[in-house]
Amino acid sequence: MSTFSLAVEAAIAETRRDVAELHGELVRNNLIVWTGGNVSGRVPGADLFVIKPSGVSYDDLAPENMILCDLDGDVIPGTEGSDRSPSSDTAAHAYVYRHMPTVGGVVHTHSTFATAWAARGEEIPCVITAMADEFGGPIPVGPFAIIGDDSIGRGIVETLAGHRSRAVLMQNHGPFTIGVSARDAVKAAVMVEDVARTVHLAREAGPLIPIPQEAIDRLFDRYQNVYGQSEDERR
Ligand SMILES: O=C(CO)[C@@H](O)[C@@H](O)COP(=O)(O)O
Repeated sequence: MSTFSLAVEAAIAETRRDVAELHGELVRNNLIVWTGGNVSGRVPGADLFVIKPSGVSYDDLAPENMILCDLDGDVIPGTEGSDRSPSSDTAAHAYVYRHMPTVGGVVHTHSTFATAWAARGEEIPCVITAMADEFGGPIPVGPFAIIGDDSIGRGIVETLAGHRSRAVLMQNHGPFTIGVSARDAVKAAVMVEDVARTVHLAREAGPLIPIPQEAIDRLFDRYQNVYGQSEDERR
């Protein structure tokens, strides 16, 4: 017997569909291997989110095997998918949702170039306009944190709170991204890997040229408020 209103049930079903589909974007953009990485989405109008099951092949992910959790990261018993264990990073995603109320989606990958920067504990400097547009400056590094409790989530929040970047490189681990929706967080995961690769290759060939802060501010403002269409979700 459902304990949610019809409206919440509809929102849960839509979030399941979105999150299941968005895992395919991690594969299509070569951001993960095997069962690594994960995507979650907040359920609009409810203190709930949906996340993938742990260690399940991306080929087998579907709306009905996504896992519904409360904002403490506890699986809602008796709901679709609740017979399986949720992602290893469920506690981290839940921590972000509890402490960043405007975040609608969280993504984690081990994408190659971004994870290489994380292995060095080095932030990605803002030396290309694409970074100014999408991240509003450098992409910061979060602390080394062992999976399994709130430490990763706390590291994400403490690093990104008040920061323009929607991506954080968790030291020795890899990128976590946030967004106003799960799709927005997936876009940030795609873009952080793209800029990590570009800046890595640029630095291999010679010294990087910083972009003046005033230009970064103008580029970020334009991209957030002018680029695209007025109905875009980030507006
Ligand atoms: O990063 C790690 C392990 O270090 C995992 O969170 C990630 O690769 C995917 O794990 P899940 O399949 O979501 O449990």
